[in-house]
Amino acid sequence: MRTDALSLQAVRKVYGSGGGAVTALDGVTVGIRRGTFTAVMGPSGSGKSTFLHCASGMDRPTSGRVLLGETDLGALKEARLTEVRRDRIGFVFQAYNLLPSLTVLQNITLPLRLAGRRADSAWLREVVSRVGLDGRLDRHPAELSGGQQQRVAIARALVARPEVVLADEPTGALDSRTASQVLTLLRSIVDDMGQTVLMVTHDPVAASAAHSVLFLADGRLAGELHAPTPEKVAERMTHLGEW
Ligand SMILES: Nc1ncnc2c1ncn2[C@@H]1O[C@H](COP(=O)(O)OP(=O)(O)OP(=O)(O)O)[C@@H](O)[C@H]1O
Repeated sequence: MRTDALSLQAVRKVYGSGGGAVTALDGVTVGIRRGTFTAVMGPSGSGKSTFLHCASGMDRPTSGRVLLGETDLGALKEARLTEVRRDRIGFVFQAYNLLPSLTVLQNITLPLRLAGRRADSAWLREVVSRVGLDGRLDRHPAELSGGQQQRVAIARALVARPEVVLADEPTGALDSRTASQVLTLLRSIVDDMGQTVLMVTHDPVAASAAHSVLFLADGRLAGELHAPTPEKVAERMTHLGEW
């Protein structure tokens, strides 16, 4: 049987307790198929960040299960969960999160070094070439443009051959032309390299780079759009209310 790269089963997340309790996710069930690019959208406060935090094991659901492949993240002790996240999930953030004192190459290979693993040189060359960083490996992040820094972050996310790449507003800090190049890159790592990418975004144009868009509203799944266009995404968002 084909398993999903990632699946959430009846995931609920409640912050706080008593009268101040906030239900950020209210029974979300979804499977992310391998080799797909999925965007998650929804109004402010709809639970997008909580969704990503639960999906990545950064946050534990109040109830329900999160499976990475066949691994139930909720069943793992903290240390093992940290290893699973490091070895099997790639992360891309809005703010790149590169270490300024390290070179591009050192930033890219950092997850492997933290895991005590050596880089597979053929794979490393492929990743570096795919993200367009050939010839820049000795530079430091401050010498690169925002788009180039995000390419380093994407290479770093790919270097350990993760089962899924989770991206949190990856183009939020970029101008529209650079954003479009980064989105094309994310799409190509799915279409050409078979990666699985799950991306939270506010931007209908960014969401339209994905194969499909999941919509969240009030902590619940409120629909899915296949082969999205910016117009169709914006229209759905307008129906969901303030964004
Ligand atoms: N650590 C926390 N403690 C208490 N409430 C929280 C916490 N994190 C999120 N929430 C609440 O949970 C709900 C969902 O928040 P979440 O950040 O997941 O939404 P979002 O869709 O990512 O929002 P935005 O688009 O504004 O970033 C909101 O009502 C938020 O105030």
